[in-house]
Amino acid sequence: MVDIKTSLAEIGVVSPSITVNDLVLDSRLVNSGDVFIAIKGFELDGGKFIASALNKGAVLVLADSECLIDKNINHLSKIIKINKLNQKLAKLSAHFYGKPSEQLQLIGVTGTNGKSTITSMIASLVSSCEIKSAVIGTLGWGQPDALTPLDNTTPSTIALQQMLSNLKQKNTDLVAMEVSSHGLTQGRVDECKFKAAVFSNLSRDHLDYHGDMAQYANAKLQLFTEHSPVLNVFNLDDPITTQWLNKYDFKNRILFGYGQNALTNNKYVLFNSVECTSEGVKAKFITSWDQGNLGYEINCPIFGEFNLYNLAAALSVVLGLGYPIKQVFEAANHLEPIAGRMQPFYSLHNKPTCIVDYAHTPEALALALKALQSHVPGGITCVFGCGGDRDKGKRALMAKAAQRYANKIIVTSDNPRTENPDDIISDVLKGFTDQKNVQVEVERAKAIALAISQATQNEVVLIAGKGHEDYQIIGDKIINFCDRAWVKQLLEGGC
Ligand SMILES: CC(=O)N[C@H]1[C@@H](OP(=O)(O)OP(=O)(O)OC[C@H]2O[C@@H](n3ccc(=O)[nH]c3=O)[C@H](O)[C@@H]2O)O[C@H](CO)[C@@H](O)[C@@H]1O[C@H](C)C(=O)N[C@@H](C)C(=O)N[C@H](CCC(=O)O)C(=O)O
Ligand SMILES: Nc1ncnc2c1ncn2[C@@H]1O[C@H](COP(=O)(O)OP(=O)(O)OP(=O)(O)O)[C@@H](O)[C@H]1O
Ligand SMILES: N[C@H](CCC[C@H](N)C(=O)O)C(=O)O
Ligand SMILES: [Mg+2]
Repeated sequence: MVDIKTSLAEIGVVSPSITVNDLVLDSRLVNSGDVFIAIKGFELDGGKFIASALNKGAVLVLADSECLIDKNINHLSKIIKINKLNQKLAKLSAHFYGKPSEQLQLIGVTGTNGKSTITSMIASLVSSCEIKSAVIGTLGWGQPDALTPLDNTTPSTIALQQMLSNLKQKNTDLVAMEVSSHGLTQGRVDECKFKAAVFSNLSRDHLDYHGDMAQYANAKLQLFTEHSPVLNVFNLDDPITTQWLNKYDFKNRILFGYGQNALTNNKYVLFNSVECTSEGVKAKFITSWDQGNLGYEINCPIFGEFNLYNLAAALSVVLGLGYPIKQVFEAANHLEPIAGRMQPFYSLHNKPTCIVDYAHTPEALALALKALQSHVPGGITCVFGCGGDRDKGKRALMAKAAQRYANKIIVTSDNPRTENPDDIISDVLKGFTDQKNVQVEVERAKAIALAISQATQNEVVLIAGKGHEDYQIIGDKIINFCDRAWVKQLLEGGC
C-alpha cells in the first residue's frame, strides 16, 4: 500500500493521506484498495462506471471534471474531481510508481512494421550478454519466454508505469517496448525516459484514426521530438528519415540500412551481400563499432530481407548502448523466428511449406510475398483477409499486393469484428484487376486447409494477417482460433 498524497500533489491536487494499492483505469479490473480513474474516452464516459468501481472496493475515485457523475451514488466523498485529468495521468502514474523508466534501460520502437520483431530481437541479443530483458507490445509483456497478453500494443499510461515498476522490481535491466502511433498521440508514453528510440519504417496503416499519412508520420515523429531519447536510431532507407534529419538536429544518431560504405559523421549499422536460402538469410554487416571495418557475416534462420532491417535496427540499439560487438553478432546468428512473424512450418508428408506471418498492411504483405519469392523457388499461395472496424482503404491495396506477388490467392476473414465478413471480402475483391487465380472462402480454417490441399510439396503457402493471434474476433465474440496450431495440425495429419 502506498500513500497517494504526494503523487496527487505532483499534479496540483491537495488531499489528505490515503493509502491505496493500484491506479486502475478500467472499472472491470478494480480490486479492493485500488484507485479508480474515471475519464471521458472516445466512446464512453468513465463516470458511468464509478458506482461499480466503488462497489468493487475502490477506496478513492479520481474523476475528470467533464465526467458525468450520478449524484445519488454512495460514497460521494471518495470522489475527487480533477480538471483535464487525462492530461495529468502520465505525471500522476509515473510519480506513483516511482518513475521506473529512469531506473532501467527503456527502449522505444515506433514505425508501421517491424516493432514486435525489433523489440524481440533487442531482448534476445542483450540476453546473450547476461542482461535480464523484457518486452512490452503486441505479443504481450514480460520476459520474452513468459509473456502476459495485452489488449493494446502500447498500454495506457497507467498500465505502462505499473508494468515498468513491476519489471524493475523483478530486477529487469532492459525493457524494449513498442510505441504505436495511437500510443504517442494519446500520451501513453508521456513521462517515459527512453535510453534509445527507433524508427523502423513508414507505410500505410491506421488512416481511419490519423486521417492522412502526414499526420500519421507526425505521430511517429513525436517519439523523437517530444521524448528526447538518448540514442536516436533511424532507418536510413526510408524516405521520411531524410526529411526528418534535414529538419531536426537529433543528437546521438545511429543510422541503419542497406549499404557497402562506412558513413561519415554518423554511427551506423549497414548490411550487404544478402543471400536468401530455403533455411534463412545470409548477409554481411559493417558497423561503426567494428574497428578496422572487416564486418561480420550473419547466417540466420529468419526469412525475408526486411528482417535484416529489423536486425540492423536491433543491433544499432544494442551496440549503441555499449554491449560487446563480438558477443552480440554471435547471438545474432542464433536468433529464432518470432511467433507468427515469417514463422515457417515444414511438412513430413509431401505437403507445402507454410509460413505464418502478421502482414496486415499492403506494404507488409508485398514484402512478405516478395521475400518468399527469393527464398523458395516454387509457386506461392497467399491466404489473407482484412480486419473489420479498421482502415478500409487498405483492403483493395492488400489485394493488389497479393495479385502482384502471389500465384494463387484465397481471400478469407481476418478479425471481422462488428462488420459483415462478406462486406470486408467484397472490399478486398475490388482491388483485383483479374480474379482468375482468386478464390473466396469466408471461414479462415477452411481457407487455410484449401490452400494446403491445393499446393504441392515444393510450393509455399503464406498465411498472412493474424500471426501470433490465437483468437478470432467475430461480432462481439472472441473464438479460439490459431493459424499456427491449425497449420501444424494440417501438416501433421491429412487435409
Ligand atoms: C480508440 C482508442 O485508441 N481507444 C483507446 C482509449 O480508450 P478510450 O479512453 O477511448 O476508452 P472508452 O472505451 O471510451 O472508455 C472510457 C473509459 O471508461 C473505462 N471503462 C470502460 C468500460 C467499462 O466497463 N469500465 C470502464 O471503466 C475505460 O477503461 C476508459 O478509461 O484508451 C484505452 C487505454 O489506453 C485504450 O485501451 C483504447 O484502445 C482501444 C481498445 C483500441 O482498440 N485501440 C487501438 C485502435 C489501438 O490503440 N491500437 C494501437 C496500435 C496497434 C498497432 O498498430 O500495433 C495500440 O497501441 O494498440
Ligand atoms: N522491417 C519491416 N519492413 C516491412 N515489413 C515488415 C518489417 N518487419 C516486419 N514486417 C512485416 O510486418 C508484419 C508485422 O511485423 P511486426 O509484428 O514485427 O510489426 P509491428 O510493427 O509490431 O506490427 P503492429 O503494428 O501490428 O504491432 C510481419 O509479419 C511482416 O510481414
Ligand atoms: N495492431 C493492428 C493489428 C491488426 C491485426 C489484424 N489481424 C486485424 O485484426 O486487423 C491493428 O489493431 O490494427
Ligand atoms: Mg507489434
